[in-house]
Amino acid sequence: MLGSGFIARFYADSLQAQRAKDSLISVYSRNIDKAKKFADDYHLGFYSDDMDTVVSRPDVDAVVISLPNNLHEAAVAACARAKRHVLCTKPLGRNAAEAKRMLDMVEEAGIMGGYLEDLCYTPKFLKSLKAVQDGNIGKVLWAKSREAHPGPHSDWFWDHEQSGGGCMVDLGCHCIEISRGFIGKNIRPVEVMCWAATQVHPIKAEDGAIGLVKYANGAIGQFEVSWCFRGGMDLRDEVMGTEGTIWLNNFLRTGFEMFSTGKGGYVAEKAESSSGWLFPVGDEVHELGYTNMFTDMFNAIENKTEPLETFYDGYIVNAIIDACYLSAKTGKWEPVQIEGWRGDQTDDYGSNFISYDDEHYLIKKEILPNGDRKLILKHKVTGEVVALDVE
Ligand SMILES: NC(=O)C1=CN([C@@H]2O[C@H](COP(=O)(O)OP(=O)(O)OC[C@H]3O[C@@H](n4cnc5c(N)ncnc54)[C@H](OP(=O)(O)O)[C@@H]3O)[C@@H](O)[C@H]2O)C=CC1
Ligand SMILES: O=C1CO[C@H](CO)[C@@H](O)[C@@H]1O
Repeated sequence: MLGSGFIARFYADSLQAQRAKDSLISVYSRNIDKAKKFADDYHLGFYSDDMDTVVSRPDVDAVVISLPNNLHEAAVAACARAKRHVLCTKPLGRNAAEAKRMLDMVEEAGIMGGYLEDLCYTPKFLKSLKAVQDGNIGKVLWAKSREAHPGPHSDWFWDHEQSGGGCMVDLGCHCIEISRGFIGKNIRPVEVMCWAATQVHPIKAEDGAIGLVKYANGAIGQFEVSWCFRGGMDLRDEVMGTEGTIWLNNFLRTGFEMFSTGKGGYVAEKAESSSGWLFPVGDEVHELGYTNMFTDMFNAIENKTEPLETFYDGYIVNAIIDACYLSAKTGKWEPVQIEGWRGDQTDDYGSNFISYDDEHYLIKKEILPNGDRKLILKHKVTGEVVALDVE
């Protein structure tokens, strides 16, 4: 484990949960006392304030990067030198150029680069994704993802140089990959339109943003992110397909409510209060996707397959975010610049129109309050729209 802060502890809780098969064995932290404390808390045999020493130990098979965004690249380089599989937290890079260098490094070193995008592993996301892939909601037309909370927990997030940006790179990376998953990762993200602003905090970066990502098949991904939202951590997704709809609420108000006068402590990530009516989360580590995520990552290493989320995915997400920053500045749709796109090459995904018969398209089936039924049809040649009463 590289890093001993907030996410390192979530990851460690997940890796050591219940009767875990994989062992966390050592930790690097720049402050030796924190390294020791982490090693003591998780019963690790080794700790150090030297990153290379930890990465290159002979008993290390894979390295988990839990360091601030500006340190991901150097940490990946250390893993590539030592030829250790590497699992890196989100966002992969501060920008696409950094992410691409990391992708190249792991591929040249012949090691696995797993992208730790936990919100694409939540139980609700995985079940919804399967439903979408099984055709339950038809073709996905629109996928929206929202993450909003009162702001990050550490100083470096608020410093543009270390973080690479504000809530768009920090939270938007999750939302973009969630929408991309529902729309289909083989479908090329083409262009983006984005609004971003610094609404509340005295920082150089944005603390609120909304973006649209247009895909080659006509689907639209939408993200809403904020570091200004009061009342906890709001993680919600909506998927609209030609044959159905999915609404997901991953975190706040999901059916577990508790009242307290405030004698206790931690309630849930980013909860702003420990008194009054509270919204705890059952198994936070699992609900946030960490458990499924590490299972997939280590299965992939063992079986020499690809995990669901790879460094390539991290790079695509960074490329979309770069275009969003540009669009927020120019106020225009901006193209997503991708070097070495690996998905579908076509822009021709056919029409969504449904034929009623040889001459007509079906626009709508309707049942009226009195029980009458009718069809609204459009003539394929003349364009005339007509209503047809049916039994
Ligand atoms: N859902 C998710 O997937 C989440 C992912 N993250 C990601 O995890 C990464 C780390 O975030 P988080 O754990 O929240 O941050 P923290 O600030 O809690 O922890 C950061 C860790 O990095 C160390 N560190 C900070 N600066 C340096 C430096 N200059 N050199 C060496 N080590 C340093 C810290 O050491 P020290 O304690 O001495 O400061 C600490 O061990 C980020 O990329 C973030 O985006 C974060 C939260 C959730
Ligand atoms: O989802 C998340 C919760 O908040 C953290 C701090 O802003 C993020 O880094 C993390 O990815």
